[in-house]
Amino acid sequence: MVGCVIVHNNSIIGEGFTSKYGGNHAEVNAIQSVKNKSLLKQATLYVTLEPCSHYGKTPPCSDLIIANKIPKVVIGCIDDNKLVAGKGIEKLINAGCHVTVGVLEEACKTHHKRFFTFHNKKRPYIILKWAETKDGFIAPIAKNEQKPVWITNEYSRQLVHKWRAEEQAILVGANTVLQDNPSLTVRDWSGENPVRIVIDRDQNISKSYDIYNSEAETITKNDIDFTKQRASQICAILFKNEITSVIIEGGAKTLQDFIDENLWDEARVFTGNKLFKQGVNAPSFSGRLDHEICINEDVLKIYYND
Ligand SMILES: NC(=O)C1=CN([C@@H]2O[C@H](COP(=O)(O)OP(=O)(O)OC[C@H]3O[C@@H](n4cnc5c(N)ncnc54)[C@H](OP(=O)(O)O)[C@@H]3O)[C@@H](O)[C@H]2O)C=CC1
Ligand SMILES: Nc1c(N[C@@H]2O[C@H](COP(=O)(O)O)[C@@H](O)[C@H]2O)[nH]c(=O)[nH]c1=O
Repeated sequence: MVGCVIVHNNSIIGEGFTSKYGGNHAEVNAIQSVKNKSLLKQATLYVTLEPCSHYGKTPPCSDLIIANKIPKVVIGCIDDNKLVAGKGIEKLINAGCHVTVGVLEEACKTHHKRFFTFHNKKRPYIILKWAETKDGFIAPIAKNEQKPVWITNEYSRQLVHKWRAEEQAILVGANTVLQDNPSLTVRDWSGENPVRIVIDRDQNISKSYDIYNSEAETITKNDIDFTKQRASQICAILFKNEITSVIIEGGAKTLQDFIDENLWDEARVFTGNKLFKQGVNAPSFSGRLDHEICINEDVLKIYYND
């Protein structure tokens, strides 16, 4: 979400962030939140992304800023969406507004990574996540029960629920549903459940599986036809359905498919303290290791595909 604050005499007089898809932009919410609108004429508006200049789902924010006679605008990063790409800034400058661009630029670009990926690459921002044993397996060969064999500890699992709450969708392959019967919800964290998506090519997952419980929305074959789709086609379908980010939680086949097609942005890989000796091999990939942290005895490594 874009964030916006409006400052007058070193006091914040308004703030806002982007509403849900199709709703108000951050600048609109920030301006609406100002009680004494006459102060806007001497205020500075700070915004993480360039104000829009076109009629999309809402009218142009640059026009609103101009109409409210806000004299100074500080912008984190330019919106490289072709429809905007500097035009919002140009409009503001032409109207006599003092504009500063590129303040905390890298932080703002990282903050908007989902938005930029969605618009520039025409696909969601893709986070791969899995947990592997010290000897490189994501599951043992044989499982007696239809539930996940936990490799990571409860703190790591809670962190995963936080991550789920940060993305619009969560995706798994059919075998993961059939073998683990996962819920894929954020029940150990406060936040919204992502939309659940399962690639169920043969349509053999019955509605009795937890993935179809009422705790969250699940995209089914009636919404999206996944027949014979590979990662690239799945991305195209997700883009068409306006899904801006997805966390892919396995299994190995599904993760490997996205890796092999180079369709991923981040990989979050846990290594737990267990040994399986044999089992389902963890995906093979290469990426830039950004950092690693210990969560008790689990090790979490974050990789970027850049
Ligand atoms: N430790 C961990 O982090 C995790 C472990 N697991 C474990 O992994 C195991 C399951 O992994 P795995 O067997 O690899 O299965 P997956 O869950 O990846 O499911 C694979 C199946 O999903 C369908 N599928 C996957 N990708 C695509 C695609 N791009 N297009 C169309 N269909 C696709 C295919 O179905 P079809 O062949 O019918 O066409 C494929 O056989 C389980 O034992 C589970 O416990 C699972 C998730 C995470
Ligand atoms: N085994 C394993 C994971 N497994 C993943 O979590 C899913 C279960 O989700 P839920 O039913 O919501 O708890 C499971 O199907 C698989 O995708 N995740 C981890 O962080 N650590 C682990 O050790």
